[in-house]
Amino acid sequence: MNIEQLLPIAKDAGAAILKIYNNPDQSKVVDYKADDSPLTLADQAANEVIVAALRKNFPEVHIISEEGKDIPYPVRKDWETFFLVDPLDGTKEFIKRNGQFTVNIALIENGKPTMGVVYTPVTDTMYFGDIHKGAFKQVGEEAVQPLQVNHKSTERVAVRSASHASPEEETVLKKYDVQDEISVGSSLKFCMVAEGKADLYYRHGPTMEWDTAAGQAVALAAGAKMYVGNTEEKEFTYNKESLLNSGFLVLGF
Ligand SMILES: Nc1ncnc2c1ncn2[C@@H]1O[C@H](COP(=O)(O)O)[C@@H](OP(=O)(O)O)[C@H]1O
Ligand SMILES: [Mg+2]
Repeated sequence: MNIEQLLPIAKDAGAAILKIYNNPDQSKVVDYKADDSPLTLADQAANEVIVAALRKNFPEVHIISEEGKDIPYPVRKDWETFFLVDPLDGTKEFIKRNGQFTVNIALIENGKPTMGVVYTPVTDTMYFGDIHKGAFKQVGEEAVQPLQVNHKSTERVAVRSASHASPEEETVLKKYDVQDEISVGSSLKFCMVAEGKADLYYRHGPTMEWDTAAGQAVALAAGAKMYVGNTEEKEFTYNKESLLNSGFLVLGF
């Protein structure tokens, strides 16, 4: 499998989202949780595009997606290789219409994300990484840029959730000499560490496995590390019995 094969899939899913996001008939705009809301429709449309393309191109690889997550642990526990998909991450940002939502496709091998694509449809920005080849960014049809973490040792910048930051995070930020903070929605936080715009992403609150897998792959491929909790002890892994993640620490240094 080649990371480049995943890019058009994420782009097509992004196009399906944008078609709904930019539909001038936003009559259901206040009712975003209804079954026929733009949010639900965009989520489902993106999921259908991704799952159909993955099944066609990689019929032997299992898929766990936010939209199809009810696979019992006994069935999935021995999966060595599978795709982990969040078709639309950043629900709150989609509703706020600030563009900070992403399409996420990750490949997990033996509990570790080895490839990941994070695509932002509104800005047509593709972040992608393969831990064996490195991390890259492409804006529109511009040249592909390699990404590298910053390795900063003082006056660091942290990136935090725009909607789910917790006060418990402050102590860790102090410990790592964080002097500045950026607030952004969705898995874009991992990409900001990967491209060196932020040095650290510490999250105390819960996420789901599909929220973090693709972003983690991009960050790791750019040279970052990701740990469970707030210490640099245990690597962050996938296909846990509960797909609910604990807090985590991403370091670009
Ligand atoms: N209480 C909770 N339990 C599990 N996941 C949560 C959560 N609160 C937020 N999340 C996850 O955090 C993601 C948003 O992250 P962020 O705040 O960094 O943008 C959400 O993704 P979705 O937006 O795809 O639902 C959601 O899955
Ligand atoms: Mg999500």
